[in-house]
Amino acid sequence: MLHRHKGDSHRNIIMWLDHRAVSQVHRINETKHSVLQYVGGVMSVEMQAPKLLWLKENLRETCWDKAGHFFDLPDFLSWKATGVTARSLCSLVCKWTYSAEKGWDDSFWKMVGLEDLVADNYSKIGNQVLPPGTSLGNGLTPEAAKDLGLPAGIAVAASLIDAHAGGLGVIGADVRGHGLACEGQPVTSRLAIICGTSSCHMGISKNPIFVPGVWGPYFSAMVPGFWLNEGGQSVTGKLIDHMVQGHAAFPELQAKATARCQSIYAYLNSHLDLIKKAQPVGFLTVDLHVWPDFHGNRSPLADLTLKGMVTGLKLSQDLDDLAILYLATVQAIAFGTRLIIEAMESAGHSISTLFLCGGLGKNPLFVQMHADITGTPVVLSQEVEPVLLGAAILGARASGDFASVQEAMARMSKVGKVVFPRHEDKRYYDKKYQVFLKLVEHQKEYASIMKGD
Ligand SMILES: Nc1ncnc2c1ncn2[C@@H]1O[C@H](COP(=O)(O)OP(=O)(O)O)[C@@H](O)[C@H]1O
Ligand SMILES: O=C(CO)[C@H](O)[C@H](O)COP(=O)(O)O
Repeated sequence: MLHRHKGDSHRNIIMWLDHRAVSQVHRINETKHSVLQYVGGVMSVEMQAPKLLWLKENLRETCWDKAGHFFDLPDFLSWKATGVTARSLCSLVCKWTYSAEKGWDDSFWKMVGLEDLVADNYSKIGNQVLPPGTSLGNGLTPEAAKDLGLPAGIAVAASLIDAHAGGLGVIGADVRGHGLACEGQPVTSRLAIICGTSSCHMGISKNPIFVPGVWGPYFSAMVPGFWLNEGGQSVTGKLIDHMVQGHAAFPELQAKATARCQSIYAYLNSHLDLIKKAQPVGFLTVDLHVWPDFHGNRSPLADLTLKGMVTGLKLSQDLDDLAILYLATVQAIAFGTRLIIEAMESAGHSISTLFLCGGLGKNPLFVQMHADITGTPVVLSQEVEPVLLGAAILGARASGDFASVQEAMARMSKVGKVVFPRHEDKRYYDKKYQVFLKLVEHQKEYASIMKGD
């Protein structure tokens, strides 16, 4: 904790999931400034404005006054590659309150106490903004080219945030011949879910849609010409790792997975198949339920005070117990996705197909549970790392191989596997979803009892 306050210039990164700026984001949200409409009504503690305010309030001399630039990671990388400080429209719109149509809103920065950025004409956070896929400067500098082992001058594109690159990498694929409802429907019927340490739920629309608790609408921030709404869960892969690694049977799991040359998740999935006997695997959690917001709720409740919950614990600590807790955690994350989709649909989205990528896309149990619990088919990409494919699409546009990002998307994204929901299990998951919603209702009641006299 202490190092945060030292202002050591070599420790100049704040992680995306860092929640240090709680007091700052509360004050920002209390302003009720109109820019907040474009982040679902409530700004997340993970966004850049609260983090900047934290730096100003806590590291004024050592960091705030001295810093030349404050970058989002994708803009930092394009700057290091080309020497160009221009920012991507994606990062500024999605994380820094910039509007694709109106630019910066001076009144917001003044109201939250960051008026110095306005006085400086936003030079530290970006006053040249480019659409993703635009070719930057003269391409790779000789220095960067040497570091990367690539030719100098090779085109470098204005970037996308990682999750948005994943969305671009999957959402435009040609789905003909897979029996999917989205075939022949507009691309707006697709939801891209990028599931790694955290998860992001990217839905696009022709007209702006305001979804309470879901970020956006952001114009042209992912697919050019479309509005983006971005739902999210602050910990998903991280939560699964946390639950599994913290269990008493974890050393036994590790030893057994290593002996079989399997990942711990492949081992757990086959263990669940063994213990489920004749019933569907998901039914093993009939009396074990998890609320997954161990790091607050990003969407659609936008409540960073929420905590994780588990109900149905027993005294056993064996591998069966670990496997079932892991399953209940995976299911809880999928129920969280269902809640986000419901919020997006009640605001005007109409989603028929999920396109899933990221580290958790490699977990067949995670994918099947998303299909079963949302009742929606899940499309996986042919490409192992669709986030990198999204970056390659930008590169292909910047180098002039394609006339537009959309053309590159249609030509470069390919469907791999399609996983359909087991509709026969719907009744069971509907009941578990009812319990899921009760968990958060009860958690709020506990908090209110404890606050009372
Ligand atoms: N082969 C795998 N099988 C199951 N889960 C995996 C696998 N690989 C990664 N994961 C999960 O994906 C998460 C990391 O996803 P990744 O997309 O690499 O992270 P990040 O979002 O940080 O880029 C891990 O927390 C882990 O739970
Ligand atoms: O900005 C983001 C989403 O808009 C983050 O970059 C993304 O969520 C980070 O992903 P992870 O926590 O899975 O590494």
